[in-house]
Amino acid sequence: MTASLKLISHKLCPYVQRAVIALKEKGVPFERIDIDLANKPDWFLKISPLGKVPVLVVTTDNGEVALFESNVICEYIEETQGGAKLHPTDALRRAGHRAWMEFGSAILGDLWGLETTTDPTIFESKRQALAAKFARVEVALGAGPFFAGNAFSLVDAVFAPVFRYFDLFDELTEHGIFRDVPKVRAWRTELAQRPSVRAAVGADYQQLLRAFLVRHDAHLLKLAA
Ligand SMILES: N[C@@H](CCC(=O)N[C@@H](CS)C(=O)NCC(=O)O)C(=O)O
Repeated sequence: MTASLKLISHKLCPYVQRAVIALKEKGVPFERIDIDLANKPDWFLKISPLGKVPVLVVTTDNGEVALFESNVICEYIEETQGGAKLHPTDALRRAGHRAWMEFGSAILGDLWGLETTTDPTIFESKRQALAAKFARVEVALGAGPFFAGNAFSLVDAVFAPVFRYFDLFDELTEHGIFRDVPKVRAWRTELAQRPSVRAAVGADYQQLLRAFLVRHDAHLLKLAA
């Protein structure tokens, strides 16, 4: 059965990017539809139970199914599409990869908590919590260049957008999250060069993200001063 894929997206969303990276790694054609999250269209609210992107709309001979939750979408892509394998074949290793995919989402949660904190003491404790999470990633990493050695996997697809988000965030706040984690730094550098990772955002990404952070998190600039 042939399926056509439509990814409902937002230009800055790191959860969307992991799905885009998985699709591009597999060379799967898909349509990307960006929406305005500040003004969600009715058709989107009907198919997204939490009102969040990404949603992958899969159209087959049997009709349309809307999948939500980025990691579930990545798993579906891995299970149904040809191209490079993005999970280990061994069940135990695969379960480990899924756990680190969840960890990547937890890091994003901490990052956003940090952004919305105006109190310097809370900011510092959240900064430390994030640094501690990356210290755990450091221990989990092998010799590289990817999470699982030479094979790019869904864990890489999840972490690449996390790192990308830090590019500008670091630049704005200089909170030194990556100072003591050399393997994480090397991984971050490697992922940034990956064609699928580069292609997951538009040319206006940096500019849009900068405008977003300055608009929503102007206090960070003061905290970092
Ligand atoms: N657990 C979800 C998180 C997705 C998520 O938080 N998306 C954000 C954009 S990056 C969103 O759609 N926010 C809109 C809202 O919450 O109203 C996933 O992994 O897909």
